[in-house]
Amino acid sequence: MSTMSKAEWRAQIRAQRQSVAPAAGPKLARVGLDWLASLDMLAPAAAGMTACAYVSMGHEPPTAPLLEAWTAAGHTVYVPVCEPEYRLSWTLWHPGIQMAKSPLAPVMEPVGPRLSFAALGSVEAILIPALAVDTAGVRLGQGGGYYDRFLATIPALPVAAVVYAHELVAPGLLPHDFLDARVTHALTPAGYQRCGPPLGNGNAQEP
Ligand SMILES: Nc1nc2c(c(=O)[nH]1)N(C=O)[C@@H](CNc1ccc(C(=O)N[C@@H](CCC(=O)O)C(=O)O)cc1)CN2
Ligand SMILES: Nc1ncnc2c1ncn2[C@@H]1O[C@H](COP(=O)(O)OP(=O)(O)OP(=O)(O)O)[C@@H](O)[C@H]1O
Repeated sequence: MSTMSKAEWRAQIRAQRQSVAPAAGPKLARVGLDWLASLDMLAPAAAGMTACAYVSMGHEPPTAPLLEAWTAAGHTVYVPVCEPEYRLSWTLWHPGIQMAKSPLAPVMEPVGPRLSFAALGSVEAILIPALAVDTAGVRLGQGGGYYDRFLATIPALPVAAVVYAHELVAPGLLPHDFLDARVTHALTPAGYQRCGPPLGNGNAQEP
């Protein structure tokens, strides 16, 4: 276990992100396409898949090219909307959709109908933001707990945390507690990899 607190990790990574060159978008898009294809049970896909992702902000690894690549490949993409009490709802994303600033967090959200996760139908993959993730699937987020609450309510699905390559760290380094939901994969501009225990047990908590 780390000697740094979550707050100290967040401060360090946010400071480092100030000087990361923002050219990773196209690489991340390629990795995102490959990851989704690797999950496709019906490959080559006759129809598009349904996936959840998010609109990056500030110095996060840029997801706009990835969102565009997924929709261009025929996939249906939903992104999160911040709701009171750190809950998330979902709304359809497509290129050019009108966006508005969330009243609850420093993120942009599409205007349009808000849907519960259950209303999205069968979602095959979920991409979530992170400041860091370890190879056992422990994720450090921005600190609202939006995604921990959300992941606690859904069935076992492929969930990938998106980070820069140097933010994918060895197991045991990141501080975590029993509420922190595990991710099944890490996605960086350099590639994707499986994290932690086998699928179907992706959010299992430690004894
Ligand atoms: N792009 C994105 N959307 C997201 C999240 C996220 O982390 N990233 N969230 C995840 O829960 C939720 C929004 N919650 C958030 C809570 C706090 C901060 C925050 O404190 N941001 C820093 C800036 C970080 C940066 O520029 O890298 C800040 O404002 O100081 C951001 C989002 C849902 N949507
Ligand atoms: N399933 C849950 N139910 C209730 N509270 C929770 C749950 N998961 C996390 N929390 C609370 O949310 C707060 C933030 O948690 P944490 O620091 O792990 O956020 P994070 O995962 O970094 O943020 P985010 O998911 O928004 O990116 C903490 O007070 C934590 O106890």
